[in-house]
Amino acid sequence: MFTDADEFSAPAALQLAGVSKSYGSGPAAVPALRNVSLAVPQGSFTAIMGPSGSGKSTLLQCAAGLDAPDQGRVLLGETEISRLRGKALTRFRRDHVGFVFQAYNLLPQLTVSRNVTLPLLLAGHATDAVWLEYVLESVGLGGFGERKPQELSGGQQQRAAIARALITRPAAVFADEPTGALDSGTARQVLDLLRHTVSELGQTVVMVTHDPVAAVAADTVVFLADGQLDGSLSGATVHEVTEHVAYLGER
Ligand SMILES: Nc1ncnc2c1ncn2[C@@H]1O[C@H](COP(=O)(O)OP(=O)(O)OP(=O)(O)O)[C@@H](O)[C@H]1O
Repeated sequence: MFTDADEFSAPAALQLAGVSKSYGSGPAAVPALRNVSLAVPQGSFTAIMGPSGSGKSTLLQCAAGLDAPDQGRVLLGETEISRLRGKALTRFRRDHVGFVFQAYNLLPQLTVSRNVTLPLLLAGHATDAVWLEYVLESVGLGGFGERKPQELSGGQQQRAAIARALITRPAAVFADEPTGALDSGTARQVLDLLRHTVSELGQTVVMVTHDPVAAVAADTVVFLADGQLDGSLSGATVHEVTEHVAYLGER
């Protein structure tokens, strides 16, 4: 499933080949990613875990085209996003990448429907009312479209954020600690929803998390230590993931 191959092979929703990224320059440069290669199959749910500072957010940012690698290539769908710059990159991200953040990032003055369809509006695309209704139903917010975010619970706000990420039918949804601000019951519902988007909508989801309980909701957990991949587990238990995390960087 995950490959060190330098060449891209189909069908993968996301491929990284030899991606390296440092912050700063010269002797003060901090290497955040070192020669990371992985392939994420279409319609799969992948969790990325690792200690604080291991490069998880940098990996997500490079994979989503929010940051550019210093070396290596990133392919999202059939587009090599690591070659895109400026407006072309912004347009690609807007049309083909979904984001879910820990802090929801909904606009308080807009209704749920308006928040969810904002990416379409910004891209100048018409809203397909049937698809909007389907997405809202899928995330459990059918009938909530006219509410404002502050009239929703935290879990419902995160559901709205997930609906917003899905509305453009993106090549992949990237979620950075999406359950970090939620209690365990609500977190469970959001994880089940992400799972549902993969199994029912065929969406590809890549999620950064610190939480082994959240990680095992994914098909595969990819581990990072000190900017390098350090193994992966598929279909693992919470115990197995916790054990793997405990020995990261020591194998
Ligand atoms: N903007 C930046 N400027 C300088 N160094 C940075 C910057 N962003 C990240 N780093 C460094 O790069 C390394 C990887 O950071 P990154 O945020 O990707 O790790 P992380 O695994 O997501 O950490 P956390 O779990 O704490 O969020 C760390 O050493 C960090 O200090």
